[in-house]
Amino acid sequence: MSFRIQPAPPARLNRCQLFGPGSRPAIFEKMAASAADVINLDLEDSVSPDDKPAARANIIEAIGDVDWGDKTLSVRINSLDTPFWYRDVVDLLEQASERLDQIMIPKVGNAADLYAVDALVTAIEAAKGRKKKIAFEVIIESAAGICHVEEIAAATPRLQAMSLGAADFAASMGMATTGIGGTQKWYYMHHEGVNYWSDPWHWAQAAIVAACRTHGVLPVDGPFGDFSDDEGFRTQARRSATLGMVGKWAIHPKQVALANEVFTPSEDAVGEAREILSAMEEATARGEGATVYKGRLVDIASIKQAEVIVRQAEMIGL
Ligand SMILES: CC(=O)SCCNC(=O)CCNC(=O)[C@H](O)C(C)(C)COP(=O)(O)OP(=O)(O)OC[C@H]1O[C@@H](n2cnc3c(N)ncnc32)[C@H](O)[C@@H]1OP(=O)(O)O
Ligand SMILES: O=CC(=O)O
Ligand SMILES: [Mg+2]
Repeated sequence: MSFRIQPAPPARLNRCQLFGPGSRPAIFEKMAASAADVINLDLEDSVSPDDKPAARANIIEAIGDVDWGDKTLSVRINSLDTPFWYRDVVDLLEQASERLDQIMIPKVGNAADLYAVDALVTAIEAAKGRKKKIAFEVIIESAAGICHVEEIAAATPRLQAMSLGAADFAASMGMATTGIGGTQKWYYMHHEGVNYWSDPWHWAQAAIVAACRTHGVLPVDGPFGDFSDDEGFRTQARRSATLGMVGKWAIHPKQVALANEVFTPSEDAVGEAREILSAMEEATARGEGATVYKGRLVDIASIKQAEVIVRQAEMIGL
């Protein structure tokens, strides 16, 4: 490893981020009562342009009035190519209560986008004497975003999480699909009469995970649009978890339990990780750096692998 130690990401749960339009305040209490770790109240693409002012007012009121428990409370603002974003930031930071934890910046294309939002947020926090420093999360959902993913991950200490936004990403890349995440009908190889489906999101996810892990940011998988396909959601989420992502969005309440299921390590996985740590403790006491656990090699790297699972289990309280 480089002499620079890989920074730890924020020590908080981010298994599921539940989204809801800011123009639909009737669902806010339901969102608050859900089992999602993060709530994303939306001012962006689920809100029509005419509804933006009302959605802002709804969200500002609800941030103070609804009991959000211990959830991370985030608001998705509009992107920097719109006339809406500065008003989102100004109204939220001037008027919302200190319960607001985070703002999500969509369609980021480079580090300068975050510099601009950081400058505005910093000035308003100082002017209004806000005590809590607002955290940022971003969506990588454009060709520019994925090209500049590493500088974006490094852009500001406010940044806590980064999601892949499959819908806008597909559009920006010119991908021939209207599906939001998951298996794509035409993305397969053919060999001797059999089709083998591949995963068009994989490379972008891997780039996001690497950028996030380098800079201590939580990597998150974004939306899975077909909310009637539970197994499709699970499969996509399992792949993301295996790649190093910590959670996934829910765009319908029924997806919350699915995300929590996948991103909560199973009893078996936690048990095995703890056994590996014990086996390595015994090996270390014998002066050995490697040993055999259930017929396979475990060594010092296995300690770090097992610790990923045990740390997650401890955060959840398993
Ligand atoms: C590509 C992107 O940018 S994704 C992120 C932006 N998109 C969003 O935020 C969309 C979020 N989701 C939604 O708006 C809605 O879930 C929709 C439009 C997809 C479906 O809404 P509905 O047709 O009302 O769904 P449905 O009838 O199945 O709802 C079932 C129940 O869940 C509630 N509900 C629906 N959506 C949500 C939600 N996001 N959070 C909490 N509760 C919800 C409904 O009010 C209903 O409650 P009830 O049983 O008490 O009446
Ligand atoms: O904002 C999310 C997306 O998939 O686009
Ligand atoms: Mg989007």
